[in-house]
Amino acid sequence: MRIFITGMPGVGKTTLTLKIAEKLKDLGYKVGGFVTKEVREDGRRVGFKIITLDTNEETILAYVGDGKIKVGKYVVFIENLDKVGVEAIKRALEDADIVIIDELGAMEFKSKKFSEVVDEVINSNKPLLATLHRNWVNKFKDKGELYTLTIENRDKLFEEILNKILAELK
Ligand SMILES: Nc1ncnc2c1ncn2[C@@H]1O[C@H](COP(=O)(O)OP(=O)(O)OP(=O)(O)O)[C@@H](O)[C@H]1O
Repeated sequence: MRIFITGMPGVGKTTLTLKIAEKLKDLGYKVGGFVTKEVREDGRRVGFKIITLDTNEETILAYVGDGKIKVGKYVVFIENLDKVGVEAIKRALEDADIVIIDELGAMEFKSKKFSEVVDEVINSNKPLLATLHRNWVNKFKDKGELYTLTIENRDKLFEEILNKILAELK
């Protein structure tokens, strides 16, 4: 089972993913991988951080500024992604009931190790819930089931996706 969630920026992909992760943990399932959240300073978005779902480890994925590897106005800290995010996915592949990756997008695919571990997940039988930046929809849509989140359907889709996962994990 592979579930991909796409949708416009800010529609609630991370929120839905976190709610599902929390619910699964409450039910006793082992959840691994990571989510990505905005970093805000003085009300402005200045970057993104990743938070692992098994150990709650946090690291900066990207921050406004200049550097070698950039996406838009953000410098991407590949080493942080590799050390924290990729390792979390590897642990999840080993012993979680489901791998969660939020998100598959431009920043993350700057990392070769991230690309490789995503391939590994896709080529395995491990259940996957991933959020998908709209530019990556075509690359992944045939690898699983794709849901497009909107403000109108997000509460209904939470239930639907959760039930789908529970039916698979049982
Ligand atoms: N179901 C919901 N009910 C109420 N508020 C929500 C809901 N889902 C998301 N939000 C709010 O909308 C905002 C954006 O949510 P979130 O970060 O989950 O979106 P996203 O799609 O992951 O964004 P991005 O494209 O930046 O990754 C947050 O402030 C969040 O609290």
